Amino acid sequence: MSQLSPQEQSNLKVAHLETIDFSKLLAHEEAEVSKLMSACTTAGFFYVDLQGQSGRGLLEDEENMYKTMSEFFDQPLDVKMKEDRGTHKHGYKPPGVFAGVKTNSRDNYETLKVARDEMGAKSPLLPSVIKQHPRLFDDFISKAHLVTMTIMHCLSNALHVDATNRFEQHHRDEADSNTTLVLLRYPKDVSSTCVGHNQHTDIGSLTLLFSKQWGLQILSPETQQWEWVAPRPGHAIINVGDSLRFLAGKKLASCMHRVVPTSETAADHRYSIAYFLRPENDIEYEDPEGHAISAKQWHDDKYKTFADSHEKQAKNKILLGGMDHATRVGITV
Ligand SMILES: O=C(O)CCC(=O)C(=O)O
Ligand SMILES: [Fe+2]
Repeated sequence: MSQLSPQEQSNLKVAHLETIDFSKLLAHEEAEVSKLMSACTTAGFFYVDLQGQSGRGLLEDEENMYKTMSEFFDQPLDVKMKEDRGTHKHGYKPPGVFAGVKTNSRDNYETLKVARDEMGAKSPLLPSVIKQHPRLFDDFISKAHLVTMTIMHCLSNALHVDATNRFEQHHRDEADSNTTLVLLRYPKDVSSTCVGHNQHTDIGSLTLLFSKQWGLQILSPETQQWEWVAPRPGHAIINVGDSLRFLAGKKLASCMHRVVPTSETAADHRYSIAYFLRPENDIEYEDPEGHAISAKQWHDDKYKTFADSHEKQAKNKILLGGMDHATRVGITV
């Protein structure tokens, strides 16, 4: 019997992404930093191997997080809706709020968001599931923050960014930011109106993502074809978002991606965990139209676009971080 998954046997390729060893990056090993630069200037999507001493703790937290996620998401909708705070930074979002992956569909994922600042402040507004597992959420956020900030440090070095503009200087602990941990579940009961997660580039600086299940695809910058991102145990997937691409003067690549239904979708919920490292709210960069915009405004504008219809989304360049739509027209699920 074949060991290949249905995705590996499908007519779409599995993406060849670079693998970076987190322990080597933490030790600032030159060859690893070169690999990181190569990944960030091509696809802007790569695996980080966390199986060494310094990453293992995050992998253990990943396992515990899935358990906590099913505990929360298995509750009735009206209970989960009590955690809906009507913001994109905190609390619950039901499926259907944003555009979906298929033309005219809505999204098929629910989320629970935990902002880094509220977690740090032990805010009374935190959802009860988080108050029940404070150690897990605290540890997960600290470890994911260390991984992403280590990458920022290495990228500042590799790009010879001057001291005042180093990427770390735009991600200081004391400043307000929209850095948030987002837990996602794609419910198995698929409808025709709610499908997957629409194509987009990420808003922030870096995204650290875990999922054990297929569904994620990137648009290959080389071939302009959708390719599967294979789940790899022991690894996180990291990608560059709009904010870091803008801060780096577009020297780094931010890749378009989406989540599509698979042959498993009808039988199993799909879980993913995303840590969105975002810059300080007040920093400014140039938007795709060449106007100065704050990181906070870019975040808010882009979330508004996520909720728009596909027709409206096609009328501006926000969804794809200013990159052209032209080559993507006609690519369907
Ligand atoms: O669920 C996933 O695998 C990806 C989610 C994603 O791209 C996002 O939330 O920005
Ligand atoms: Fe994303």
